[in-house]
Amino acid sequence: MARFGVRLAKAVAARGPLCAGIDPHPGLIESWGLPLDVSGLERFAVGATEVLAAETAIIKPQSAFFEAFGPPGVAVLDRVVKAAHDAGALVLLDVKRGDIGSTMAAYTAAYVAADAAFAADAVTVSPYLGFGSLDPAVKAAREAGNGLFVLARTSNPEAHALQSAKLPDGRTVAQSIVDDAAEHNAGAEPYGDVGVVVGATVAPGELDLTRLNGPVLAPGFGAQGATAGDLRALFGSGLPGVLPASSRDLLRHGPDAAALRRAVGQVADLLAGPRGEDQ
Ligand SMILES: O=c1ccn([C@@H]2O[C@H](COP(=O)(O)O)[C@@H](O)[C@H]2O)c(=O)[nH]1
Repeated sequence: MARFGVRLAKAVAARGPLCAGIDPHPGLIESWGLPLDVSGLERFAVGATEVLAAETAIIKPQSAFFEAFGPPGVAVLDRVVKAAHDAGALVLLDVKRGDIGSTMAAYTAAYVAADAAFAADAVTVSPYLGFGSLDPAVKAAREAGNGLFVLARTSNPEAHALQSAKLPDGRTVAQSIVDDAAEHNAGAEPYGDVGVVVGATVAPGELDLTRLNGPVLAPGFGAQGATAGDLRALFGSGLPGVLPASSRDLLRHGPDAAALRRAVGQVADLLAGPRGEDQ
């Protein structure tokens, strides 16, 4: 199988950069007229995936909302991964795992190794036990043709104090994470397999991404207030390698499949910019 970075670039070239989040919030399940139980979860999550995964390059199921339903909810997550692949999308599982290296090896077996229990193409990981603690996942993902997205500067307002704190060498914590990710991506074409997460809500100028040579997941677009203009101000007009992610702001248009498809089209138009001149 081709490397994740290669597969992602191909998928984005074909379907655009939008990453559709599958976040079965209880309020959304109910707003779709579904019962707040595992059957409602399944109809919501698989239904949304079948529509959104046919329109977008990459789908991001949020594991927490499935875990909240216990083991049967996790089984639904597995079915969402399969439904997304059947519809032709890549799957970025948002699990935000991170632990000491030896435990990371077990997470690796769960999510990114070649025969992983969940057949995702990439997962989100947390570097806050030290970037080096992620080494088993980086190695296994590379061997399996999968990818990682490392939390660098997250979209939530509480993140600033910790992630923008300065290290003794003058860089911010978030910048050091971007730089560590960049080392794994050096020389890869079109880009490497170790992406970072940088919230669309982050102020421009906080991070230098020029050497990253990897994809950037940018959540916070839509429901958290970031606009397409914010994304362009933060990442540059062509949004190279950037995957703007939206969950609630897309899902609220369901359960009507046509309305969901229209919402994806409207977001794609916004991301393309006026007359698409900055693509
Ligand atoms: O910095 C981060 C990292 C991850 N997320 C996740 O993205 C979605 C956002 O959902 P919206 O409904 O589009 O706000 C959610 O799953 C978060 O856990 C993030 O928001 N910020």
